[in-house]
Amino acid sequence: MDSSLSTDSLADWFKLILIGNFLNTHVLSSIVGYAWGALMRRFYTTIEFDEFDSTFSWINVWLAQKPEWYTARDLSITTRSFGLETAASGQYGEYRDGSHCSEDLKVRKQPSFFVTTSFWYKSHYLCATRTRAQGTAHVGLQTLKIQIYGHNPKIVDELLADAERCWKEAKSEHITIYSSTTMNQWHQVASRPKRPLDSIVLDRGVKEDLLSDARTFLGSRSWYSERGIPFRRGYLLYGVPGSGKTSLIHSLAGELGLDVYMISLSRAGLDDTTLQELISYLPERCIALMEDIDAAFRHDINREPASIDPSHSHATFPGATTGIQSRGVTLSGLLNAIDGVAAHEGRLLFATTNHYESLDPALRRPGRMDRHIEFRLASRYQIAEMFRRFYASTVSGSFPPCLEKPTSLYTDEEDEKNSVGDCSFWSPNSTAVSLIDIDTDVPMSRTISSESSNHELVIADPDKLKVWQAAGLDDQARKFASFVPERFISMAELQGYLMLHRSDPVSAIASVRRFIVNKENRGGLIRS
Ligand SMILES: Nc1ncnc2c1ncn2[C@@H]1O[C@H](COP(=O)(O)OP(=O)(O)OP(=O)(O)O)[C@@H](O)[C@H]1O
Repeated sequence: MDSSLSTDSLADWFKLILIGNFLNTHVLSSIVGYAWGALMRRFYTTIEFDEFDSTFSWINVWLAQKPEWYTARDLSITTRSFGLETAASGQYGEYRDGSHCSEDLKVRKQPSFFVTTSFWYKSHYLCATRTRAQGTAHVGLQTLKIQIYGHNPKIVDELLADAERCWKEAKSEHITIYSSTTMNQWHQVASRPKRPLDSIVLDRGVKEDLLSDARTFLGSRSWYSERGIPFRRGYLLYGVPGSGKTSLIHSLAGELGLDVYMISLSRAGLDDTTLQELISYLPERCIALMEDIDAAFRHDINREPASIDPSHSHATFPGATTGIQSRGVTLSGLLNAIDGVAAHEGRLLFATTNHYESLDPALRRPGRMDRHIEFRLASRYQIAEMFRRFYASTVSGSFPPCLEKPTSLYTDEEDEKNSVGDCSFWSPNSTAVSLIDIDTDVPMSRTISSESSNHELVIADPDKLKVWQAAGLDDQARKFASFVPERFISMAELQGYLMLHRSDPVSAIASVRRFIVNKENRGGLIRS
């Protein structure tokens, strides 16, 4: 009896120990963990920023300025995804020790994923961690988690306001470009320095007119609503390739302080519904850009609904070949997205095409595309202006490159006759040049020796020198333009040609006739 009692009690004790252990390890630790978490949560606030929200960019720019961020122990270095973060942190093209890295090698430093970096912010201890989703569908989706210790309900707002301010400052010199992902979310793909509007050379008044139209629109929300007119404006830029359509849009975006949202109608997986959805996610004020709107379909855009028959090519997008089933975007889907009931208000829509005639009139009509701007091959004015702008900065404050030209310039007699022979301020065989005041025709300085170090000018009046230089350049620009037939080459071709003579305007003038003849003979290819 005694022995059975003792065996039973031993078994009970054993069970008790097991249960106790279990409670100790699982329940207790969970309870303790939960209680600890609850306690800690009273002491810190967590904020999460996800990659597809604009605040993600704010916070990244803000963090990029913290030395703790770019000097963390576990660093991830990339030459990709350059943008505001890099510009804001001063890592753009230079290392922290002040030495410059190559223009092609711009690095961005930030802590590796899942590494926590901590620092103080307004007397609060702050921990920041970059994380990345691991699930197959979302590999690469990034979030940024920030924990702020100390209880202060206002601190989150202050942090956000600071981050936004930093972002705006960095952005004042940049435009941000967004593209859509296959998950139909807007994703920042690039951030570029603004391109000055005057670097785009168009016929007189074209860009000024466009800029003023866009500005007037952006400032007229109430005017539109009072009249019940949808607050949207569409611009159709059409014409020859390489005439500056895309460049102008990017430059306007910088001028107007707007971001560019690129809508690629031929993107895999995009159909009428997803296009509508994507457009509805556009921010309040932005530029929506549809490039090569005609090329979205392999045949001309028309009103036919998309067919799932692969032989109907306008309905078959690249996605079909990659296994993504999509009916593609139909013209009616596109028209609805542009100005249907659910279409977005407040945006500027820019569309570009090289084939104006192939667009359905419904797409071109006012209300959808309010302004149509044609881009043609270069006019004489554009050619001269491009030449002038191309060489203007080389002239200002330094010796005109024209004067630096070696004597072995000419390739044949005709070139010589037609080009620098009458270059008013350069004589190939002399080592000294006389400067003439172009207003008075009076010699205005001593001579310039081509042997002087760095070709420094010995001149009494720098202002007069500039006037002289500018006038000299204008003359050369006119002369250059006189050799190129009007509406014969595109601005991109002209730029390509000038690039071949980038520090040598004299040789650009000397060789231009040959370049024109070559282009005539060989179908427009640029040859040096
Ligand atoms: N009017 C212009 N003024 C200054 N640069 C120009 C002009 N047109 C073209 N370029 C230069 O040529 C290149 C191509 O220009 P861009 O891409 O803007 O032309 P596009 O008309 O959009 O061409 P496409 O129709 O083929 O897309 C750019 O590097 C740009 O700097």
